Amino acid sequence: MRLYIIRHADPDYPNNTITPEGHLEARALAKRLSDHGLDRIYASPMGRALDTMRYTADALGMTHEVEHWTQELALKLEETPYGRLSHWDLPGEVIRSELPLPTHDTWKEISYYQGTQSPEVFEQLKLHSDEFLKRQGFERIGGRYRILKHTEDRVAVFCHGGFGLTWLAHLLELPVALVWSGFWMPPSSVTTILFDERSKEWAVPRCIGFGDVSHLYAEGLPVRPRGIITNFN
Ligand SMILES: O=C(O)[C@@H](CO)OP(=O)(O)O
Repeated sequence: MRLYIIRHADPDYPNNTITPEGHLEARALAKRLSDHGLDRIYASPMGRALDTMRYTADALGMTHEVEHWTQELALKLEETPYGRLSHWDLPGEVIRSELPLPTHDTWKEISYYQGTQSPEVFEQLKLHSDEFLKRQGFERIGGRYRILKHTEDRVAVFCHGGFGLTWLAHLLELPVALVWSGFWMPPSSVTTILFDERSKEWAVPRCIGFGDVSHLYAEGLPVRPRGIITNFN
């Protein structure tokens, strides 16, 4: 199975949709996804994800299912020296300021995350992910997935930047704080997870493409820096 984690196109947050530029991105994305086709389409219930997804569903003549657990995570740090931040926007220089670096388990000890909801939200996301992937034919047992049904299906999930990185950390069993500060998903980008099957019994999620925006380049569209707080230009 190939799982496509897709961040919505350029957002219009106040109006719960995407901008005119986002519509162009979503159209380009639909063209790209139509090349190989999709077997199932899922989306977050939020307008910016749904309005991005519709171009692809229409291009392929498919319906979609809403997965409520894939909506953007409500995780804000109210007071930091950097202002009010989403948990995934805490600077890498803070996350990496102490040695040893955070691990899969110790990231919760970073002072900014202590006493916040992020450990619990991450645990909930894991449960939802496991239930979703079991429906797709993969049952998580420890860090690997038992193959319940071999499939070459292509499955798209239209979702969000913060959610997408958090899910990626779970799928790859990486320290979530290092994934948050080490990656950024551009609007309309496609991150591809191959369920790597090296035996008949087990599969392991393997990222074979991160934040791909080749559809934007193909259409002469720029990568818009929405949702990144840094010297991106
Ligand atoms: O809430 C945010 O800060 C952004 C991600 O950086 O979310 P979304 O992907 O939904 O725009």
